[in-house]
Amino acid sequence: MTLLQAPSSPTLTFHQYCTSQPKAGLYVAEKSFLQSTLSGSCFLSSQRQVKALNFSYTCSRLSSFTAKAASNGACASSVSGQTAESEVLKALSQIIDPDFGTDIVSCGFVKDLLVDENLGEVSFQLELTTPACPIKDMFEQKANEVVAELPWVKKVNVTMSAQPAKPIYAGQLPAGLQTISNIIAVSSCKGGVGKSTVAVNLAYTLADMGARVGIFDADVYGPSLPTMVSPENRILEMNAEKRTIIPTEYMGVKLVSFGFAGQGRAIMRGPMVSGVINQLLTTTEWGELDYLVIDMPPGTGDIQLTLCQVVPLTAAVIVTTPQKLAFIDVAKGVRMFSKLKVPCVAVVENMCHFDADGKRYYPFGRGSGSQVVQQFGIPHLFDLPIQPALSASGDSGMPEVVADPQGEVSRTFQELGVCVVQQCAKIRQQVSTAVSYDRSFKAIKVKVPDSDEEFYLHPATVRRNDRSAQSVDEWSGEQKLQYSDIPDDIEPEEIRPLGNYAVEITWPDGFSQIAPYDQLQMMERLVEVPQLTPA
Ligand SMILES: Nc1ncnc2c1ncn2[C@@H]1O[C@H](COP(=O)(O)OP(=O)(O)OP(=O)(O)O)[C@@H](O)[C@H]1O
Repeated sequence: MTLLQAPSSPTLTFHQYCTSQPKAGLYVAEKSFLQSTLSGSCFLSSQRQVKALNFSYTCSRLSSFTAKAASNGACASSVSGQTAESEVLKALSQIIDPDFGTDIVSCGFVKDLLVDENLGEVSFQLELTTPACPIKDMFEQKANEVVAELPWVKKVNVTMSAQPAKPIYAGQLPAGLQTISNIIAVSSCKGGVGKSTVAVNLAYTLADMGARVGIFDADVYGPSLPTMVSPENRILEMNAEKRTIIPTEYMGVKLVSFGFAGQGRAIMRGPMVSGVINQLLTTTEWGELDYLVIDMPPGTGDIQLTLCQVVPLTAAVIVTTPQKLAFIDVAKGVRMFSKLKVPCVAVVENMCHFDADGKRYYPFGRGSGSQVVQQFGIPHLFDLPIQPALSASGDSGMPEVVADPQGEVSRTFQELGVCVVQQCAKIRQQVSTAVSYDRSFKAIKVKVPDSDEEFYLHPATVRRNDRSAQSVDEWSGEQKLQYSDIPDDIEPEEIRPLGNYAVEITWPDGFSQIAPYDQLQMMERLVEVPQLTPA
């Protein structure tokens, strides 16, 4: 691929670039100071950087900046000004989110901060990324504690909340999917390995953790959901006016399955199946959901591929059994998700053992799950035993995690639920911060998900390297967009993630550019970006 460059193409150092931009250097200094305030350990190197860039400012200015910027959206209105608010934010910044490795103030969790210094009252909201956050009680307790420790504070009011359900991805999503935060595919390549059992029990576990959850049974040939749950209403209703499907519900979880369409099993060809699945999924009025669990049809054929392309999947969970043959199938599934840039966050090895006569037996052998984890770098492996109760509860229409919430199987699902919640939060965080526009530097910052690589690009370079049909002739490959068509000082209006592989950048001329990470990685970079190295 040839990239469009400036005619003389001088390599611009980051320092040259910054100093050519108004206020760029000041930002570096302020940012460094902010980090030093929050983490302490960066202080010395930040000082050095401040000196090197030869800017001057006062600490009081910086501390007010810190309070404002660090709150990242916290709307503070104090009786006596900034100091009390900054103290509260500084206290709260001691609490680190273990998943993001960042403090809760920088994560933007602190909202609606109100300080009444005269009464010694502080109130704020902690808006977490998911209502199912496994450590929300710890956050609440710690937030109360650290603020109450401030000498002038007499009363702390913390309200816990979660971000509204919203997909991270841009693009033309069908209406029904626009209020769903995370979509999880539960997949296996062979039938009968327990994929539906895992999907249903995972969904009810997430609901038990406080999330709003839906299950979509995408298996048109052999829908299992109607057997595994017992909703009162076993037929999906239609909203004739809007031509949408209303999901049925069982114990607070929304459900859609071809098995509730009153048609029995389907006898259809592949393309028809894909059409039916897509219609069912995208025309359903899911409402606000934190997690939609999709029980995928087994295999990695066209039906599965089409489904993965229509739905912006956040993550996948692979279900397998311990046999060696199963490993080969699972590998196919992992490769499919990898091609589609959907991260596989966990492997569930089902039916791996049973206990009898005080001994543990492994009837199907051992190790195919751990082989998947090692070979494909999937971080989490969960073992599910053969348990007659799991099968019985599935057949009776009540998921095992509901029937026996304290049992061994439920404990494994709780661990899987925590893993899914944490990994989805991480993926959302990585994807939403992967490409951003730094107004002070006037540079596009790229931090490729799942890599340590971080670099800056000149906005005009990004725009000039658009590879869409509008900029490059599809047939001849000839460049239609000329270098001079794009002003040097162009700035992006909005950058939004598009799947796990690209971002959509909106420019002031109304052009919407799809920029895959692979393409951004090949563009000419702004070099000599100042690095913060711990002292
Ligand atoms: N760990 C387990 N212990 C005992 N029975 C299990 C276990 N896991 C699943 N089963 C049972 O095995 C059968 C198949 O499970 P399930 O329907 O979940 O598999 P599947 O992979 O979704 O199959 P399909 O592809 O046909 O939909 C069910 O009767 C289920 O109750």
